[in-house]
Amino acid sequence: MVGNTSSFALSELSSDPSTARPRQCYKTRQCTENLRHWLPSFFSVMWPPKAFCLASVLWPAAAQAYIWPNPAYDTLEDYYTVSSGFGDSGGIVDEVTPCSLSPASGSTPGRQNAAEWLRTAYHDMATYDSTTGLGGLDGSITFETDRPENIGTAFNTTALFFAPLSTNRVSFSDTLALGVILAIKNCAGPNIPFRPGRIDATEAGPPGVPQPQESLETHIAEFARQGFNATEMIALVACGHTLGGIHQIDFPQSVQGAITNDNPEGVVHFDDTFDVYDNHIATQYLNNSSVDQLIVGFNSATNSDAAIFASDGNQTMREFAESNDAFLSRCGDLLERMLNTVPSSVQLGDVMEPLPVKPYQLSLFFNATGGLELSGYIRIFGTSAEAAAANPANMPVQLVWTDRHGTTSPGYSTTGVGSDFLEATSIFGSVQFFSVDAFIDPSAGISSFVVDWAYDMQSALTTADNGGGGFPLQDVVLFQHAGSCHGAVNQNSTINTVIRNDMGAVSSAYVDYSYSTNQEGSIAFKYVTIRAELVHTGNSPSPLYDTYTATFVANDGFLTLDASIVSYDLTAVVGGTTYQSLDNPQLFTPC
Ligand code: HEM
Repeated sequence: MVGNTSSFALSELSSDPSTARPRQCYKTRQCTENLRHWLPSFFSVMWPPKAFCLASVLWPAAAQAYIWPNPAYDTLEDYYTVSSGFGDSGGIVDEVTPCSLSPASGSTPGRQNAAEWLRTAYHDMATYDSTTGLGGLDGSITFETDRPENIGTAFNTTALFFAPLSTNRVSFSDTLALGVILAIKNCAGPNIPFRPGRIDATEAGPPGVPQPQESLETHIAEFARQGFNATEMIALVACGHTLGGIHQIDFPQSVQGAITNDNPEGVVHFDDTFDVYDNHIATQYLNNSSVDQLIVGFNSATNSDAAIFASDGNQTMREFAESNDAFLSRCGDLLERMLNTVPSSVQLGDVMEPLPVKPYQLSLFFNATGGLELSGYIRIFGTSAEAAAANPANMPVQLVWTDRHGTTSPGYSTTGVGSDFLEATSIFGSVQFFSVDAFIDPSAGISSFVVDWAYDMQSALTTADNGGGGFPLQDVVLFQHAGSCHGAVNQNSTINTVIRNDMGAVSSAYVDYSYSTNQEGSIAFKYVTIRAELVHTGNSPSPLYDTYTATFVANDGFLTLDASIVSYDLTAVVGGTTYQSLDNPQLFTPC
């Protein structure tokens, strides 16, 4: 499923002009300037984006531990960590479970999502030019699907699955790389580290994907351009052609007689375990039982796997056939390089790991009866035997928060032990979600919290403090579901907020509204952000807050009520300090 993926980012900002964004940066292929020197101030500047450049996203790097919140990182980390059940906001693993699953929930016989994603990632990367540093895994494939080198529906199907997982902050190419990593792991393949930070192209790149009818010399030259030597070429082709197969409907020059009623696209798999990421592509090649139509096909002119695999006297294939572990290890390394082949000006973040304790969909708002409510979930993830054995009904999980005056609440438990947990799974370990539904005294407010938790009632509580400073929450500018609604194309949308009135004058308040729209020449979306002023409209449920409302029309492209592709960032300058509430929940309420 594609659902509401946003976690809440509630951040206090300074208004120091020295941290102002260097220059407007639009999301173009050229827009790859290195902004990392500026990035640490992401949450402490105001900037006037009409379209965001994804280079502006702050990716945790080794020197800077992850600090919640980080909207782009949080969304990808959700996709990465939660594989099914509650909080499975990406639905990626479901789409490749079992590994043989075909598109449209298994209703397209002979096709295989996992194989199509891997092939798509390779074709996206394959136009990389290592001499210029241009191209690589940058989503340009979404502009290139009508090329002869990109035959078949796999690319469109893949793009249509991943495009809705991208956001104004998360690139299509990051979701594709992440999807390939999860798919390969789920098909019994190697663990491939995921590093976020890819930036999407806004136009097609040059052609250059290898094709079966080309000569060995051409293939060697193409892989060299991509940054892989002749031996690595042999290995990488085997690492790709262990999943899936070739379809007669798309490659009749290589496959004959395979189309039947049960096999309408005429797939012939590359090996006998097309749905297991293993070394059978090598063992079958060497023991002459291969059915790979690029090895034993009737048309010797397109038997490219045969030419490639034999090009080092079968040495690489022998190594693969001798040891599945060696195959997995080598493929893990090569596929990691393939997925991390990005334009030279793109700098990827550090390897992502599931976060042990993480807030999910946390929001602070005035409810229908006027109470200031903190609502959402705390996610606990672990890889230990203790984590696997834990019964969430017996796990104490408590929030202890600090109010706006620095006073700590006395061991205030907000998660209901024994009832308020939600089932979820992860292919990396064990994961549980616990509901938060707490009331905050508006006059005391809230500035941060820590989570005290344990795997059972008997154990001492562990404190998760988000790198030392606690999980920050600002209570100054708050999104209000009540009174907010989502307009259709050319109709008004309304965003309702409350802003504290005891902290000085509100000199500026606005909403940045991001939505997806068609992108000329591509089957993926682009994101547009428009800004609307938040206007003071009166009192709120609390004497400490006033209501501010923005009403606007978004008429560029298509708007949709699909919750996954719009988001709202709120900004208010109050008493000279800038406060933001980022990535607010998408609105299901139509106007
Ligand atoms: C000289 C290099 C290569 C050539 C000529 C080549 C050619 C092909 C062809 C003709 C197909 C059949 C597509 C279809 O019928 O749907 C195919 C499938 C596939 N290729 Fe390659 N390929 C090459 C390298 C690679 C590499 C390096 C990878 C990934 C690392 C890869 C991954 C795949 C996968 C996973 C499939 C199966 C797709 C499916 O079942 O839908 N290929 N390849």
